[in-house]
Amino acid sequence: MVAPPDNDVLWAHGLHVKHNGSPALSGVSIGVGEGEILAIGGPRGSGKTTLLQCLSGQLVPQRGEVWFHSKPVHTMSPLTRERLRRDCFGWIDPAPVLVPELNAWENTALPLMLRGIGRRQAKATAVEWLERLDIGGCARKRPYELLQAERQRVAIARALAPAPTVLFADEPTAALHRADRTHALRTLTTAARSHGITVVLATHDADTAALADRTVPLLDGRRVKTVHLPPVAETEGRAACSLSA
Ligand SMILES: Nc1ncnc2c1ncn2[C@@H]1O[C@H](COP(=O)(O)OP(=O)(O)OP(=O)(O)O)[C@@H](O)[C@H]1O
Repeated sequence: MVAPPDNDVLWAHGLHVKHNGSPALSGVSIGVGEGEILAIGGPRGSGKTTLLQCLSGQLVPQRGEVWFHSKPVHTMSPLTRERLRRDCFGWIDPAPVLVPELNAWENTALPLMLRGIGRRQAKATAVEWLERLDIGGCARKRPYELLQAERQRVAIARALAPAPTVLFADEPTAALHRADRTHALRTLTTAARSHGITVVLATHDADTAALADRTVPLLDGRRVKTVHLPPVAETEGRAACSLSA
C-alpha cells in the first residue's frame, strides 16, 4: 500500500471497477488538493461518473483505495460511508432531483436539517443561498412550478448550503442552455472558492473544464495525458429551459 500524501483532501490509488463485467475504471489513481476545483474530463462513457461515485463513497471499487484525509473510505462500513457523505460531501446530479412535496427553501434546507441544524437557522441559510443563485423569489415555489434551470439552481444551492468539505458535481449544468450554464457554473465555482470548498467536477465540455484549476482527462476508464473536449454546441440543452434570471 502507498501512503496518501498529507496535502490531498482526497486520494485514490489503482481504482478498478467493472459494471456487469465491463470495465468502467482500469487502474485510475488521483489526488485532489484542499480547496482545489478539479475537472474530470473525457467523452461519454469514459468513467467520470464511476470515478466520482468511488471518490464520494457511493461505490466501493473492486480493487484500489480511496482516502479522505487520513480515513480509508474503501474499507468503511456502509453506515460510516453514509455518515461521511452526509457530513462532509455534497453532490449535484446532471438533472435536478428535488423532493416534489417540498418548496425550494425546504429542499435547500434539507441537508442542513439532516446535520442537526434547527429549522429557523436552516431556512435563513437556505434563503441566503437561493438569493446568491438569483432565485430568492422562488423560495416558496414547489419544484413543479419552477423552470428546469431554476430547479437546477435549487439543487446547486442545496449542495452548497451546508458548505461541504468536498462537492461532487456530475455534469451539473448538462440540462441548461449556454447562458444559464455559464451563470450557474460561475456562481458554483465562485461560492466554492470563497468558502474553501473542494470541487470535483465531471464534464465532457471544454468551457466547463476551463473554469477548473486542473483537468484530469479519462478515456475508456484510464487516465490519459490529454483528451479533446469540444465546446458545447450553442443549441445543446436549449429545449430544456429558458430562465430569465
Ligand atoms: N450501472 C451500470 N451498469 C452497467 N454499465 C454501466 C453502469 N454505469 C456505467 N456503466 C458503463 O461504464 C462505463 C463508464 O460509465 P460512466 O457513467 O462512469 O462514464 P461517464 O464518463 O460518466 O459517461 P457519461 O458522460 O455518459 O455519464 C460506460 O461504458 C457505461 O456504459
